Amino acid sequence: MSFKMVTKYAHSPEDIRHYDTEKLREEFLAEHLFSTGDINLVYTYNDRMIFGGVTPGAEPLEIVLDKQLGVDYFLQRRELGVINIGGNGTITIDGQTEPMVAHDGYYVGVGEKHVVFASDDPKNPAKFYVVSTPGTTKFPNKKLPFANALAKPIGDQKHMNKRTIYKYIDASQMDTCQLQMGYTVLEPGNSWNTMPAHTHARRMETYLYLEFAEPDTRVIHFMGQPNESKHIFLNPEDAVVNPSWSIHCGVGTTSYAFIWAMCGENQTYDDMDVVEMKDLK
Ligand SMILES: O=C[C@H](O)[C@@H](O)CC(=O)C(=O)O
Ligand SMILES: [Zn+2]
Repeated sequence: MSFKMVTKYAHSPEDIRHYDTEKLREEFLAEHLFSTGDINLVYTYNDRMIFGGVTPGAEPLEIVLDKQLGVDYFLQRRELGVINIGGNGTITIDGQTEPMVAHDGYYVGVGEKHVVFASDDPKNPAKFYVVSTPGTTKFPNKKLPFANALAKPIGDQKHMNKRTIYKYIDASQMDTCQLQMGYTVLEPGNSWNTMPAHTHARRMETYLYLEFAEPDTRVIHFMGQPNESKHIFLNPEDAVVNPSWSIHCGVGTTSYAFIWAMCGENQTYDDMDVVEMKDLK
């Protein structure tokens, strides 16, 4: 078992103007999050979101972060969102075990001392994408099955962006301190997400891209200020940090899906500043 948590710092928009490809990737891209038996996390200073992969093999895994956060246990002053992107598994919260099949999600409220992740079959491990944001109010834990997610169809074939936004953690459905989280799936033959692009200076966001195949397909993620955009070529299950001032959108050489998670000043999903096409550079 290996445990990793890397730090990614916060930047001003002026900084990234000068980044070359390698530097941009180092600062904003998170790769190899899901390796069997391991916990691979990223701590971003953008709103102090922690995100990453927990992939249990034969042994269950628990995120133990206390010294790093200066607290008694990981969720003492944090909440946690989880979506399983792998095989069947379980989540055990304070001794209570719940099944987590593919695409099942879970919200774990502030104050839970022990959250244990396990795979049913180590040869087809569960892959838990986890996102944790700061909070001090305890809201109820909640299983978030894919079938219960609020499905919002959006886009159209003409613009090659027909997709469904599945909101797992949304303020209209449940209370959280800060976290919002969901899963967006593009229809076959569609390639663009979040286009027209937007920013939301009130919230940062992370994207984990998945469900496209190696080696012959790629998703390209766009970030940066609208008039100073940069792009990052991604492998499946790579994640990108998007500061609040940054656009976040992508295009694929095939259809794909992604998990988005947001944290910041408000939880108003539609509070976006849409960028007009003519302003993108
Ligand atoms: O602020 C909202 C987030 O960027 C995502 O929900 C966008 C998204 O899933 C999409 O357009 O496909
Ligand atoms: Zn957004």
